[in-house]
Amino acid sequence: METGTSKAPPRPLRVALAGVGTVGAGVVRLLDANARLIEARAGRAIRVVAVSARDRDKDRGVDLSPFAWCDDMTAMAARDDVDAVVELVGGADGPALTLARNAIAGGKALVTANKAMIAHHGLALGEAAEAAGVPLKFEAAVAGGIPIIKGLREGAAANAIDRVQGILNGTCNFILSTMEDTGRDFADVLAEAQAKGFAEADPTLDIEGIDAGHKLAILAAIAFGARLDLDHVSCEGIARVRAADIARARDLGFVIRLVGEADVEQSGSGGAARLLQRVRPCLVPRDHPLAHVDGPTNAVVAQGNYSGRLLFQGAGAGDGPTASAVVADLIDIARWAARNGSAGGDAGGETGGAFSIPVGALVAMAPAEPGERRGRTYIRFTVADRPGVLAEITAAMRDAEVSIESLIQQGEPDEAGEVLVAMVTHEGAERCVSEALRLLDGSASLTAAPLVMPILAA
Ligand SMILES: NC(=O)C1=CN([C@@H]2O[C@H](COP(=O)(O)OP(=O)(O)OC[C@H]3O[C@@H](n4cnc5c(N)ncnc54)[C@H](O)[C@@H]3O)[C@@H](O)[C@H]2O)C=CC1
Ligand SMILES: N[C@@H](CC=O)C(=O)O
Ligand code: NA
Repeated sequence: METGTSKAPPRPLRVALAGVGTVGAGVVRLLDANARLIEARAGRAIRVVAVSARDRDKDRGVDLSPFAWCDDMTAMAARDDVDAVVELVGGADGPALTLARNAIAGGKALVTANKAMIAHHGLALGEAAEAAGVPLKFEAAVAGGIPIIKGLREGAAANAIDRVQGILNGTCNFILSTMEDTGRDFADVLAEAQAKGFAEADPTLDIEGIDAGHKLAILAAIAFGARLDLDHVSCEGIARVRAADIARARDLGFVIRLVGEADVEQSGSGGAARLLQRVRPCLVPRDHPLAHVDGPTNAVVAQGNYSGRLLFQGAGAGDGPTASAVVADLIDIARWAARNGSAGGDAGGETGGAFSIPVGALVAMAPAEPGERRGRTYIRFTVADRPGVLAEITAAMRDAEVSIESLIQQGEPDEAGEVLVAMVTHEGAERCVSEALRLLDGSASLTAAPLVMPILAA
């Protein structure tokens, strides 16, 4: 039926994009390629109006000419024709943080993929966003393209969750699974991960487990309603994992994966909740859901008290998947802005703020002590090729009450005259393994610190 009046289309959500590297260029491509479906789903078009990066003339494979170029990204965020700022620069502090603070203070919605910044400053930024009444969103910061933040804060919102476990770094997973499949060298596979855009600008953040630690801390805050506590995330990376460990694990029926685990334990009846957060290379049994996660794929297992076990899996790094998460956040902001009539209003009211609940309601949890936790452990010793070494190791195990399930010595010493000895323990308390290693500390028989990897329960 003709009414004679035609409604003007809603104003587009106008976006300022800071950082046009792997992810930023992916966002430009995705907004262009899927413009029509995004507009239909968001209820309005989403348009980049201004961009900022370090090098204006660099060829990024995307056409930036339709957008205003701004040398100063913080000034860009303050433009009157910008509703939402997307921060894809990276770095916990520096220009990314200055931009984020100023954008929020200036009443702009903020989307970021920057897990380092959120892990370090997420509480302060979340409080600032609540005070300013603007959305702060960071789906891309945890497990790239997997909608894990949405999944936990919306899909699993009715559940108490007391444990999350996952593969949270695409670069490390790519390295470990490629080394396992092809026998290629660590440095060579890392270089490929960098070339594919998976790695951080400083790849030591990936291989030392720090990037996975950032993501785990954010995940724990979302899943458990805990105050972000990066200081108590213990991180161990994959740099010390050798091809020989991968081969030995395979012979024993395991794969090696960098796994982040966080859980909440209640100390006593009605006692305070304690939070354990750690990232470590682990031996994963072949029938565990994380064992078949290969390449830059990430996966998160969350245990809800009504949903049961939830498994989220998908691409954890790379331009397309990460852009998908960034643009999903922008679509949420466009929908929210439509409900609120602008990019202002009660940003947290409907969705619980950046962390599911207001920052002030997050619970400060003391770190849990893992010593009494029980499990099986893989320990790889690098030893001098001389008599008595195995006796010394097994004596330390006996004295620390560690029960040995198997002990495998590599056949021949390597060029450096070193021999690898791989041990698997029976299930026992973690403190016993720590005590055995303390007894061996400084031993002349060991040529390097032992590599300790827990064996995940199936
Ligand atoms: N690459 C990936 O797969 C993923 C990356 N992320 C995060 O997304 C963010 C961006 O990552 P990438 O796109 O991979 O990084 P990138 O290094 O490819 O791009 C960074 C961009 O920021 C610009 N930039 C950096 N420092 C700057 C400065 N001081 N002033 C002005 N511009 C500056 C660079 O010119 C470049 O355009 C980071 O926080 C990263 O941790 C998150 C998930 C996945
Ligand atoms: N460097 C990160 C990128 C995504 O967060 C990774 O490898 O996972
Ligand atoms: Na995600």
